[in-house]
Amino acid sequence: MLKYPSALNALEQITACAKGKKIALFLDYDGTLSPIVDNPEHAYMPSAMRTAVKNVAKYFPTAIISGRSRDKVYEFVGLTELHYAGSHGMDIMGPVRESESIGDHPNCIRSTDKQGKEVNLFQPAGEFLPMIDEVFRSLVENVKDIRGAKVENNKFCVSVHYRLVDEKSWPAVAHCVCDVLKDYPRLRLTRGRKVLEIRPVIDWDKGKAVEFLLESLGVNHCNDALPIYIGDDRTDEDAFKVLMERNRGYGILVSSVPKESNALYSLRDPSEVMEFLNSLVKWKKSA
Ligand SMILES: O=P(O)(O)OC[C@H]1O[C@H](O[C@H]2O[C@H](CO)[C@@H](O)[C@H](O)[C@H]2O)[C@H](O)[C@@H](O)[C@@H]1O
Repeated sequence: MLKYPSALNALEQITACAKGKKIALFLDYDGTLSPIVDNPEHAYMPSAMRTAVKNVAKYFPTAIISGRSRDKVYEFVGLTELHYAGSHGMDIMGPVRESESIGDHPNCIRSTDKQGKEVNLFQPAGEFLPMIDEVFRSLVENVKDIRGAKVENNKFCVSVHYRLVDEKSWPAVAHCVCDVLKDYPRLRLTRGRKVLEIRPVIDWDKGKAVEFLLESLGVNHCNDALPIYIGDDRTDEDAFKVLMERNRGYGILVSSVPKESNALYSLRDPSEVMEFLNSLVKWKKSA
């Protein structure tokens, strides 16, 4: 297992590399901006973190990329100045630019956000919506007798939580999920933090969402763009991998224990994430 240098200790290196470049920030939600809690409905973002994210977004384009539904993560974060991608990047609301090619992307439509501003709405798994709803209902029914199991509808994917399930019943949860999934070859199963996640088999993930958003922001092909992605979970590895393979920007893993990762740096927990965001603002103000 590997340990990655602290992004806080590497701040000087990161900001030296950021000089003259356009930083774009990508933030995961659960475990990154909000601490992991037993009840997913109670994963509130501390107000000091909200202030830190609001401040950082004044200086750098900032997007949240979460496994949650886009509406749910917006409800938790509540900042209109950010861009949001839900369902592990399968539901993106991004900015519209004057001269852009992104609007020609299949599955991308013009829409308006909650403030009535024109946006690009990209939902590459749109056709899976009825299937996901059906699977959500079957899963709720299948796990209803397992104490503590909870099914969450994340619009284009479904989460089955077992954090509150007695360890002896974890195999029963997995069995229920596999039993439903066997009838849906176009859906696949991934694992998160005490959660089984069901999602469409499409070539799309958080890494692709980062590229889409960089394109929407007009910086995907700029040599002077510096994407920074901060996340704590397996699905964030897709984004770290894209940054690593393209040798651009920084993936920062949030973890208090050494883990194998495609990230370059690490932060121990959401409070260190907040410190890092505040430091970026401080650096930008003094630059
Ligand atoms: O991509 P993310 O924003 O990190 O979302 C991934 C999953 O996060 C949530 O579950 C996790 O956080 C919960 C609240 O702290 C915790 O109870 C659960 O055990 C964790 O797995 C969310 O509820 C899931 O739907 C997301 O897929």
